[in-house]
Amino acid sequence: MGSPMALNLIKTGCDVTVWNRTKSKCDPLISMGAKYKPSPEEVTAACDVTFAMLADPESAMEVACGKHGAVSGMGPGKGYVDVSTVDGGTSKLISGHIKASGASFLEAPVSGSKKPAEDGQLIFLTAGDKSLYETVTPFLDIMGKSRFYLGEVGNGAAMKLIVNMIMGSMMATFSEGLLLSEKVGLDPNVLVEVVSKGAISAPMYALKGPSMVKSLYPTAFPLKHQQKDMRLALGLAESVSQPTPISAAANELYKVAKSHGLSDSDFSAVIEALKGKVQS
Ligand SMILES: NC(=O)C1=CN([C@@H]2O[C@H](COP(=O)(O)OP(=O)(O)OC[C@H]3O[C@@H](n4cnc5c(N)ncnc54)[C@H](OP(=O)(O)O)[C@@H]3O)[C@@H](O)[C@H]2O)C=CC1
Ligand SMILES: O=CC(=O)O
Repeated sequence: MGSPMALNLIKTGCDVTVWNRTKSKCDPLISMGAKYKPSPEEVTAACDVTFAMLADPESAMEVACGKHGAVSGMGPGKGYVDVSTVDGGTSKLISGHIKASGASFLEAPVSGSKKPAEDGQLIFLTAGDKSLYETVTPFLDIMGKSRFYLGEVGNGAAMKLIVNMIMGSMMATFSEGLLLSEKVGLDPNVLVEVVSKGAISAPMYALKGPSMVKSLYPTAFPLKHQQKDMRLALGLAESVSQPTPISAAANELYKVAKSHGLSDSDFSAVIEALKGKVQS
C-alpha cells in the first residue's frame, strides 16, 4: 500500500523521501525520483510531514518509537501521519510519543485496496490534530477520493476496524454462499451475477467472486491483515461489551485459513477454510 501511495505523490511532483525495512522495495520509487534515507529517524528529520504505512500495531510502534525510529527525528513544526490499520490504543501511544517531541499527529487509516491505492481512490479515516489534517489535505486528495475527519485520536482507528469487521464477515458469508450454490447444483458464477443485480450487490463480490470460483486468490488485501483487523475489531467490541457473534465466527474462519498457510493470499482465500480439503 505504501508504494503506490508514495508513487502517486511522486507523480504529482511532491518532494518525497522514502524508507522501508526491505530497502529493495524502495528502488522503484527511487528510480521515479524519490530520495532515500536509511532510517525512519532520518526521514522525519529531513521532512516536514511523514506518512507511515506499516503492517500492524507492533511494526507501527517499532518504526515510530523504536531505535532510530520516527520520533527521534520529530520536533516542533513537523507532522506524523500514520496510515497503518492499528487499534486505537496503539495509535494513542504513538500519538503521545510524537506529540511529546513537539510535533503534530494524525491517524489516517485507509479504506480501499491495492487498486484504489494505485488509482488515488483511497478513503482516509482521520483523527487527531486538526491543523495537521488541514496541512496534509492536498496530499490526502492526491492519494484518495474521500476523507473524513473524526475528532480525537482513536476514532479513525475505530472506524477503520468496524468497516473491516463488516467486510470480513461479508466475505465469509459470501464464501459460504458460493460453496452452497455449487453443492446444490447451481453455477456459482450465476450466483455472483444474481447478487450483483440486487440490494446486496457490492463491488467486492463482483471483483473477487469470479476468481474465488476458480480457487484463485491474487493478493490485494492479505488474509493475515484481514484476520488482524477482525481480531482488533473484536477487541474494540469487547472493550464496550458489544456482542459481535457473527464477526467472532468469521474470525475463526480466517484463523483456520491462516493455519493452512494462506496468510499471504488475498483475504478471499477464506473460502478455503470452508472446503473439506484445503489448498496451499
Ligand atoms: N492491502 C490492502 O488492501 C490494504 C491494507 N491496509 C492496511 O495497510 C497496512 C499495510 O498493508 P499492506 O501494504 O497490504 O501490507 P504488506 O504486508 O504488503 O506491507 C507491510 C509493510 O510493513 C512493513 N513491516 C512489517 N513489519 C515490520 C517491522 N517489524 N518493522 C518495519 N517494517 C515492517 C513491511 O516491510 P517489509 O517490506 O520489509 O516487509 C511493509 O513495508 C496494514 O495495516 C493493512 O491492514 C489498509 C487498506 C487496504
Ligand atoms: O483494509 C482493507 C481494505 O480493502 O480497505
